[in-house]
Amino acid sequence: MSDASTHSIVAPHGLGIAPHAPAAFDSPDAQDAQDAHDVRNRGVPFDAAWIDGLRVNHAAVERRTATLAARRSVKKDAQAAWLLKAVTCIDLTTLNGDDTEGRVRRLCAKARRPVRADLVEALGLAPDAIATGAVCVYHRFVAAAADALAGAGIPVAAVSTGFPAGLNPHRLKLEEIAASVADGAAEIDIVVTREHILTGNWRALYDEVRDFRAACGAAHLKAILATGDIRTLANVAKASMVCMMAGADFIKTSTGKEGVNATLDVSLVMVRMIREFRERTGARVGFKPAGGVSSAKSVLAYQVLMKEELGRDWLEPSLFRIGASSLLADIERQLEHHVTGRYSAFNRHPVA
Ligand SMILES: O=C[C@H](O)COP(=O)(O)O
Repeated sequence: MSDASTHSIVAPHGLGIAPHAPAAFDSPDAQDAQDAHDVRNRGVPFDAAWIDGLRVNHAAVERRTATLAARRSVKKDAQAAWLLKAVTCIDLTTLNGDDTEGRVRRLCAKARRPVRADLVEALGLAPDAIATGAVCVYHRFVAAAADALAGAGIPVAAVSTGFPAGLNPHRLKLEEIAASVADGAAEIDIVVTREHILTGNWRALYDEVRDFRAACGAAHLKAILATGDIRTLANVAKASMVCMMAGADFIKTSTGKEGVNATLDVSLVMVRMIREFRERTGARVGFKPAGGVSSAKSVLAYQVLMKEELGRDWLEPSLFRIGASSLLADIERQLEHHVTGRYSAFNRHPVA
């Protein structure tokens, strides 16, 4: 176990981890981060020693995340810039039983021009300067989304593997991944089998994610841990590491359908494991909080977390995404307030 200092949040093998990203993680420009997008995490052979004895210092986690929530957020022009950056990292999402192709196409139009034209102009940006990081839908709508986003350079992300429960037969999970890739999905958000985590069957978790990795082919793999269902922060840490060992390009907190979805505590543990994995392998793995991230204030806290824990590259969509269905509306309201000094009603910011 690591030293008792408050800085050791996740303590594998006695390695305390300081609360700020090593300078080596900060690249001078975003190009390195974009390059990272092209560099897939190819994974490493399963090694139980990487997770044995992994424990989480809860008090240290809570102390660290309390500083984020209490932080005087960035103000005025700087806040507007951070919020615009956040927009480029949103996986604009609709994952509802009553979704229709029409709703998905409207969401894609919003993804292309996510901020109202008058606000973009008032902020001194070109009309098409800002687009979201991706559009995230069920398999049924992947082809329509790919058609609607043709030429936009915005990837389609498909939730898969029996989302949100993830309890379909393994063979059907692999078939679903392949079908979404065939329909045009460039990113696959898989959900892991929670039982493997709850029973500590880490080899089974590794093997299933390894299979998903292979089924994705050239598509990027995001591994959803469903952290609200896996009981402990130690399980969050171990599952994060196992999914990265298996080749996940991103690790993602939640489906958005659990009772508790993305939280700063869980996110801190996951990004610390991303850092540990980077220090061990050199591979950059992305992070995606999802579910309940619905306010501009909350997304600023996540951005500070990414910058301080992992460095500047992790503010780019190649390494940071936010799975959200209503966040964009609040960001647009904040931007309108920045431009006009007035808050508008939510109904003036329809998403789809
Ligand atoms: O990843 C996608 C989540 O389901 C979105 O959750 P949300 O509707 O709470 O923003």
